[in-house]
Amino acid sequence: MHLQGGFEMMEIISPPGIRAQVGVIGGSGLYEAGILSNPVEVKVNTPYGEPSDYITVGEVAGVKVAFLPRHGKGHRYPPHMVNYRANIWALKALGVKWVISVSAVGSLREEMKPGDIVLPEQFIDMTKGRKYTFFDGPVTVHVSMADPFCKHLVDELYNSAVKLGYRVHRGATYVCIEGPRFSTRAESRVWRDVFKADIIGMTLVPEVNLACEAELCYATLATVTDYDVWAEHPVTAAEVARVMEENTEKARKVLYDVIPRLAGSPDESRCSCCRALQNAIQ
Ligand SMILES: CSC[C@H]1O[C@H](OP(=O)(O)O)[C@H](O)[C@@H]1O
Ligand SMILES: Nc1ncnc2[nH]cnc12
Repeated sequence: MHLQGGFEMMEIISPPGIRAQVGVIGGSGLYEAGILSNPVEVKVNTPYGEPSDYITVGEVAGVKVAFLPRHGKGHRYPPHMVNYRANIWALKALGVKWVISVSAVGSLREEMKPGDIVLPEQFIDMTKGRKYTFFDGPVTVHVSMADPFCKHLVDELYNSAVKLGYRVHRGATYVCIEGPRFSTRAESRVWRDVFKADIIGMTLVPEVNLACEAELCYATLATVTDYDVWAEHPVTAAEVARVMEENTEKARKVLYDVIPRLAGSPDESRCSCCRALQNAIQ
C-alpha cells in the first residue's frame, strides 16, 4: 500500500496462517465455489462489521482461493444491504491480490443474449446512498475511476471464455441501479438509448470502487440472465433464476480455467491496480 495514513494505519487482522492469492465473490446463484480442493471455512472480522458470510479458502491447481458469496448463503442480503466494505476488507485481510466478481446481469443489447458472458470495462453508477469508500476522514481519498477494471484480469477471463467456446463480449458498460426492484420501461430505455449502457445489475457499485481503494486487481465475470424491460416482456425474478443455473456452471468452468494463471503477483506493466492510491490522497 502506498498511502501513509490509509490502509497502513488501519488494523488489518488476518486469521493466522490462512492466506489466499485470488478472491472470488459469488453473485446471485453462486453461493458455493464448487471448484476448490481442501476447503476450510474462516470467519473474518473487519472494522466495518461482518462480511456477508464465512469465507471458504481452498485451492485450484495449487493456487489459494478465497470464496465469498456476496449475498450470503441463501441470499440473505439484498443488493442494497450487502456490506461491501466488509467483504472487500476481508479479502484484503486474507492477502488476496486478484478479485473475480461473478454477477448475474440483464442485457440491454440484442446481441448480448441470455447465457452469454459479458466482461464490463466501464460502469455508470445509479445507486443512491451506499458506503462508497473506506476513507470517511480524517484521511480523504479521491481514487481514479477512469478505468475501473483490471485490464490484465479482463484479458485472462476473456481468454478462458473463448478457449471454453462460450459466447463472450468485452468492453461493455454496466449500469448499476439501486434495486432491489427492476427498472421501469422508461428507465430501461434511458439506460439503453441515452446512457448507451450494455448490461444492468445492482451490485457492481460500490464493490468495484472499494476494490480499487484496496489496490486489488478486480474484474467482473457477468453472465446474462434476461433481457431487461426495454424488450417486450417485463423481467421477473423467476426468469432470472431459470437461466442462472446454467450460467453458474459456465462461471465455474471459467474460474477453474483462469485461476491457475493467476498464481503469481499481478504484472505491474499490465495494470496499475496495485498503485491506485498513489496521488489519490487529498
Ligand atoms: C435476482 S436478479 C437480481 C440480482 O442479481 C444480481 O446480483 P449479483 O450481481 O450478486 O449476481 C443483480 O445485481 C441483483 O442483485
Ligand atoms: N434486468 C435486470 N436488472 C437489474 N439487475 C439484474 N440482474 C439480473 N437481471 C437484472
